[in-house]
This record gives sequence, C-alpha cells and structure tokens, in this order.
Amino acid sequence: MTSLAILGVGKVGGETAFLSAALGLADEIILYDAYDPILRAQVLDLQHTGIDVTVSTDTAAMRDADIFIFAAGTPRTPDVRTRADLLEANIPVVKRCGRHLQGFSGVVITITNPMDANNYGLWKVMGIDRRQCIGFGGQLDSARFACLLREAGVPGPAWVLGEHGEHQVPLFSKTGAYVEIDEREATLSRMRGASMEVIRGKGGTVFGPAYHIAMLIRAILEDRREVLSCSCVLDGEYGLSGCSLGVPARIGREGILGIEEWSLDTWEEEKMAEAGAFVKGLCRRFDD
Ligand SMILES: NC(=O)c1ccc[n+]([C@@H]2O[C@H](COP(=O)([O-])OP(=O)(O)OC[C@H]3O[C@@H](n4cnc5c(N)ncnc54)[C@H](O)[C@@H]3O)[C@@H](O)[C@H]2O)c1
Ligand SMILES: O=C(O)C[C@H](O)C(=O)O
Repeated sequence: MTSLAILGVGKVGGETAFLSAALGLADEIILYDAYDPILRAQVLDLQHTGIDVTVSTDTAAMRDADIFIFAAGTPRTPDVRTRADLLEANIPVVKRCGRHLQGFSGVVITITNPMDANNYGLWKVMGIDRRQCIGFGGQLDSARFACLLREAGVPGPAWVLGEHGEHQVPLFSKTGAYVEIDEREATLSRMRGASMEVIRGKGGTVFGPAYHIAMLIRAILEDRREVLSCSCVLDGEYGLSGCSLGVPARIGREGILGIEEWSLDTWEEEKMAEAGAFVKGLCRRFDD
C-alpha cells in the first residue's frame, strides 16, 4: 500500500491531495492542518469525489507514510516582497513539524517558503539522511522559464537551478541559443515576478505547483530515476555546503539518488555562487 502524508492542506496542500487522488498516485492520503475547519472541509471534498482512495487524518500514521509533503505555514500576499521574508514566520512551523517526524524513513518533499532554507531546516530537525529531503520549486521555475523561452522563440530545454526565489539561476547555456547578458537579466527579472502576478490575481499559486509536485511524487513512487531540478542539501556539490539549493537531481524510490554536476557558463556560475551565499545565510537560522 502506498501512503502519502500532507501536512498543511490549504491551497497547495489541498490541490496536491486532490491531484494525487485523481491520478491514482496513492492508496492512502493522510491529511493534517492546524486549522480544523479547513482540514475537515478538505477531507469531505476529497471524499465527495468518490475516488477510490483512503482519506485519513491520523497524524500518528504520518510517520509510516512513503512520502511526507510539508506545505504548512504562511504564504506570500502581495505585500510580502520575497519568499525569504517568510522565514521568521515559518521557522517555528518547520521546527514543530520536523520534531514530530524525527527519524522518518520515507521521502520528504518541502513546499513551504522559503523552501530551500526550510528543506535544510527539516533535514536538520528530523535528523535523517539528506537524500530523503527534496525541496520543491525548481520544476515550477523551469516551467515558467520555458514559457518565456517559447515566447522568445527559443526551443529550450529550460532548466532553472539555484534558489526558489530572487536568486534563481536560469541556465541559458542549455537552451541551444546564444542569449546576451542584458537579455538574460531582463528574463530573470520577469521570472522573479511570475508568481506574484498569480498571487495578486487569485490569492496564491495552485495549479502550477500542484501539477509539478504530483509529477515529483510519481517520479519517486514509480522509481523513475529521472533528473529534475530539486533543492538538495549540499555537501560540496557546486562548491557549496551548509545549505539546500536547486540542482539537477536524479529522483527515485529512495529520494535523491544522485546530484549531477553540470558545467555552467561564467554568468551562471556567478549567479549560483550568489544563490548559495544568500541561502546559506538563511539556513544559519536553523543551526541553533
Ligand atoms: N515551493 C513552491 O513552489 C511553492 C508553491 C506554492 C506555495 N508555496 C508555499 O507553500 C506554503 C503554503 O502555501 P498555501 O498557498 O497552500 O497557503 P495556505 O495558507 O492556503 O495553506 C497553508 C496551511 O498551513 C496551515 N498551517 C499553518 N501552520 C500549521 C501547522 N503548524 N501545522 C499544520 N498546519 C499549519 C494553515 O492552517 C493553512 O491551511 C507557503 O509557504 C507558500 O509560500 C511554495
Ligand atoms: O511565489 C510564491 O510565493 C509561491 C511559490 O513559491 C511559487 O513560486 O509559486
């Protein structure tokens, strides 16, 4: 039996539960939220689909789940400029939830922002192998980059590494086209604003994240061993350690099977180093 646990079933956690059920990714979905009315509503709404899936709210059973999705905490509103600005609000949530699942043996997917720092924080608090902790965001950033490349008539592929935030690193060198630095910076600036346009219009990003989270869940459960842009706790890869950052990672049943070290051009290397330095600063908040 395949079991999926989702902690925090607001907009993204709730849609991920629905999509996972609709795609038949799990036999059992365990939901929990600190706000009881939303928890009850999401359980009922899911049950009313009639999909053949067991829906539970047994938090003790979360420890035995195959995948644990962490989507609890505060999201951005139009007045919160960057994802990093959510760190202080979400640190207590990360610590409390991480302590509850210390020694967890399945795969953790971190959604809550600032996602890279929180993935590092969960890894530290839970005391588990770094290969079990996957931070989600790079797939979504890559899909947004792909939209802009298509608009510019550049075929791609579209890969985004680095921070899921202001310090994201779009890999123009992998697109197969030569793109000037000022054009890169202009594209990057649009990418930084991409999700806020959705947040302003509908209160939060939902379809994009939930779809790519479902694809990540599928890659894990079906042991697809495909390379995806994911935030991983680094131990020297890309010259970085002491943080979690978006890198190309091979994903399978055990989580992160390996991190690929791609050659980057000078602009990308500089952006990656800046991203690393910035996220490392955020991660230090979990060191005490
Ligand atoms: N990584 C990504 O690509 C990505 C995409 C979208 C959203 N996010 C982030 O995911 C998080 C959730 O976003 P959302 O739009 O679903 O927000 P939301 O407000 O709709 O849902 C968050 C839920 O967490 C619950 N919660 C808060 N503290 C909790 C606790 N201690 N235990 C259990 N539940 C708790 C709230 O009651 C709420 O229902 C935010 O931090 C947001 O920025 C990340
Ligand atoms: O931008 C946000 O605050 C939400 C999320 O990280 C996203 O990229 O959609």
